[in-house]
Amino acid sequence: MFLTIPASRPSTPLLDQVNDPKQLRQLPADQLPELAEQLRAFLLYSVGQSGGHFGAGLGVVELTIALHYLLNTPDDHLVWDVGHQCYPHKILTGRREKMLHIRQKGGPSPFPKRSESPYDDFGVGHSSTSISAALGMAIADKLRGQKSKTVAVIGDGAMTAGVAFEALNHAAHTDTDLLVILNDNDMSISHNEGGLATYLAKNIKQKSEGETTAALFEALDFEYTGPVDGHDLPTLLSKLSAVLSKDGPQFLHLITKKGKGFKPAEDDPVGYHAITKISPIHQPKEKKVTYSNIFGRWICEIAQSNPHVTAITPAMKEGSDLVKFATQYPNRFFDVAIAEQHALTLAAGMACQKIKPIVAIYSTFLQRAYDQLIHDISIQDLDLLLAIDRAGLVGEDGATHSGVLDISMLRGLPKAVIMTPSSAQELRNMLYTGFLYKGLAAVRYPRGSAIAHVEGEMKPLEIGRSLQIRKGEKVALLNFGPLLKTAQAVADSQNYSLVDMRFVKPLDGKMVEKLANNHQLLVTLEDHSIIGGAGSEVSEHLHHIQSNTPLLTLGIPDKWIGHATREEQLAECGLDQAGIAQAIEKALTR
Ligand SMILES: Cc1ncc(C[n+]2csc(CCOP(=O)(O)OP(=O)(O)O)c2C)c(N)n1
Ligand SMILES: CC(=O)[C@@H](O)[C@H](O)COP(=O)(O)O
Ligand SMILES: [Mg+2]
Repeated sequence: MFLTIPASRPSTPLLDQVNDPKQLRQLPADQLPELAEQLRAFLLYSVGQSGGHFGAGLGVVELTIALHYLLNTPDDHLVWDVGHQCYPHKILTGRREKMLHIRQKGGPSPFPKRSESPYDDFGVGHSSTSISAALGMAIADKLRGQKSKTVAVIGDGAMTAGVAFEALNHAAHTDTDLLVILNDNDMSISHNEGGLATYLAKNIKQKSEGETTAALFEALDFEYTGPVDGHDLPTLLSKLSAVLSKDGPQFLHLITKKGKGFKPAEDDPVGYHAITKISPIHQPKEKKVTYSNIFGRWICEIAQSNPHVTAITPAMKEGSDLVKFATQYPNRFFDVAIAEQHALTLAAGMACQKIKPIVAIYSTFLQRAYDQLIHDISIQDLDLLLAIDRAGLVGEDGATHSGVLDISMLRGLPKAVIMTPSSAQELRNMLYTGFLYKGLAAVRYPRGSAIAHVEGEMKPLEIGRSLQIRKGEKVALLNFGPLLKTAQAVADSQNYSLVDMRFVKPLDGKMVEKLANNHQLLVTLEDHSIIGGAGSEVSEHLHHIQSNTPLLTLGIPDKWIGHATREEQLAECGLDQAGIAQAIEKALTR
């Protein structure tokens, strides 16, 4: 039976009795299918109200019920991988009413979060950490003489990352009661890429033909059970109960459907990975051009006249807007699955052979590949372009997904060029500049719509050259990135000078010196941590030239910024017009 997204709250009398897994465990097993139906109906309603991750949660309704029914949570441990499938878990663990405000400031986090509930055993958002974390918990409990069960639930997409296999490799030779559940829905955000996905599909086909090949996981010394239909609750309960009663590392392979129960999501799991609130679904708004769109168009254009350009994405084809490139240039497009480290070293290998790789990567996921940037790319002085998307605060996904450290990561790499576009046009020109540069170049741009959208002929910029926007008095604002419009409003209202610095590295030192000589105060502005960011680069330069002009560095303060809208997050950091003006006032009176 297929459900719809209800605009008003559905009646869920059985679900309403479950305010805690202990109450769930009081229900007779034959009521659980009814509970699953009500949980799915409530989930559709609540995500319709709040927006958020959608298909993954619908696919684990039965699994979530079965796990909390059979485990003694929270004394037993339940670790969700990525955590985007945690909505049913949150509903069953006392947060049902709050779910209408998930991802909103003050509402529940979109991912499991330790400070939010004792049932959220491990904080998450990035993928493929569940087996390591669960193994650590299982080992710790054993050392402390505590008897517990530990379960890691990991998707087939998350399983493609190397760290998941590092953990399996270790776990197999421990005597811990660890259960790894592979939630195999044959999907990542995009279609899952690579040999593991093919292997799993083959495994399922052979099972349906009466054979079972669990060779891979058995070869890794796990006891394997499966594949099992993850939506058939009675079977699921019986198989799960059996594996939980066994000692030592167990592996349970479940087959589920992403978007289960909601036909549009089952038919289009990519489009329904996450959704906006119900009203925008029914009344589509005018689509704004995003920075990602500008990148997606640019890379198609540059590839047309440059046959040695390739595009690499670690499992973020849609988000990075590489769908068109993938269709137009299938031989030059590489979705390497969730494998950020591999993505970077693969690019390094290509660069050795005179291919120009363009790695499109979210700032937050680039964190996974820091040593690759240093050891495989920078030290070997290889020539490639990083298109760093989702740089800065990203809004509703919160701290796990904020990209506020990439400048700090890159700034120490000799010869790296780091660019911070303030508009769509600048993004285009900077991508082109980075493309022409022989070495490691990075362009960092934010989530969301691009300011002043114009597309014309692309022009390379002079490397390290800033752009003076306005000449004023007393204070000079040095902008790095997308906050230019806000900076302009502050500068206009107070008659301050304003420079779009464009390059964090190499810094336009001459401009900094000139501004320092003519102003009482310099103010840097960036959508990045103030520690090690563009402000630090300017500060080091002022120190180097022995300037006494005071510097105020505005950016993300030394704390994690939680989920909220991007505007709310910026305001929380004092990066809105009022916050910036106030901080400058205060600095001037010191
Ligand atoms: C390290 C990392 N890279 C990329 C992502 C973005 N991402 C979130 S969910 C997802 C797909 C995960 O697929 P799977 O584990 O199979 O879960 P499903 O959505 O299919 O349930 C991706 C690529 C991430 N969260 N973490
Ligand atoms: C869970 C996860 O990591 C992704 O689904 C992420 O939420 C996508 O973010 P964007 O919406 O910015 O592409
Ligand atoms: Mg999957």
